[in-house]
Amino acid sequence: MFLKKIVATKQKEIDILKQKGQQDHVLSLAKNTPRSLSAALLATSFGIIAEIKPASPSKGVIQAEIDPITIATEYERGGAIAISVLTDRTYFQGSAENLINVRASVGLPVLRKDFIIDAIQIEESLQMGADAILLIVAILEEKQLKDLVQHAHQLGLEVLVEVHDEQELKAALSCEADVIGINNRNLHSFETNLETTERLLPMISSAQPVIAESGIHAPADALRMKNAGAAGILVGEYLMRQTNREQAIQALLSEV
Ligand SMILES: O=C(O)c1ccccc1NCC(=O)[C@H](O)[C@H](O)COP(=O)(O)O
Repeated sequence: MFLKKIVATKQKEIDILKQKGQQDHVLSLAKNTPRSLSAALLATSFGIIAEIKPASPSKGVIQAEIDPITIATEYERGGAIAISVLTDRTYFQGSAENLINVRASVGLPVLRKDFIIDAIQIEESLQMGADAILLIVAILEEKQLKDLVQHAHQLGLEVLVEVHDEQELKAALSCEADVIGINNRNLHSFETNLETTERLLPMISSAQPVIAESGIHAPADALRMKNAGAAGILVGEYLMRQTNREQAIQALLSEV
């Protein structure tokens, strides 16, 4: 239900983007030198993608009045291999400005975390300076997923394809995902369960790195995801709530 509401909001945002005719000038934009999320994951035994997530539908406000540059710098110093930035304003209190500022302040790959259902949002991601985008299988048709992955690749962006069950995993494995993300959160009920990663990961034998997303709240959870075979984890709320984020990342890494 909530997911449908988010998608309806995105459709309105897309209509506005299309009215502005953004596509016309995207090709003339100078692109950042890309930073590869998949290569960063493959280069380490276990990587943390640290998320800038001011609020969420399930938890409400997590951190009001954030300074995204300070947070991203703390994440980088702690040893994160990439930064995920929520750009949705309505439900997560994120923004495109957060991503632009973070990308300019750290040397890590930056993932745009939003609800992408149209090619114009991928062009918008490129304009923001993102290195990678998220595609959520739950809100896409199979053909749409493949087309969006292809479009992202044509623009030099990597794609994290997110799944929550066996059916979605099948779709993810049939597109050219750069990274597969198993979301432990059910996006309909908001319930998180780390068993989701433990159940789905053994079904993946492809070469892409697989990460576990959501519901990681302690070093023991990070270890559990590593033991399940994950190449890394994506952590939002837990890190956002820490007073010392640098140490919190080091603590998560110290257990794996
Ligand atoms: O976080 C939510 O409440 C949410 C609700 C509806 C759709 C997506 C949602 N979150 C996106 C994510 O999956 C997380 O931001 C990400 O995986 C980090 O999760 P966490 O570490 O549990 O904050």
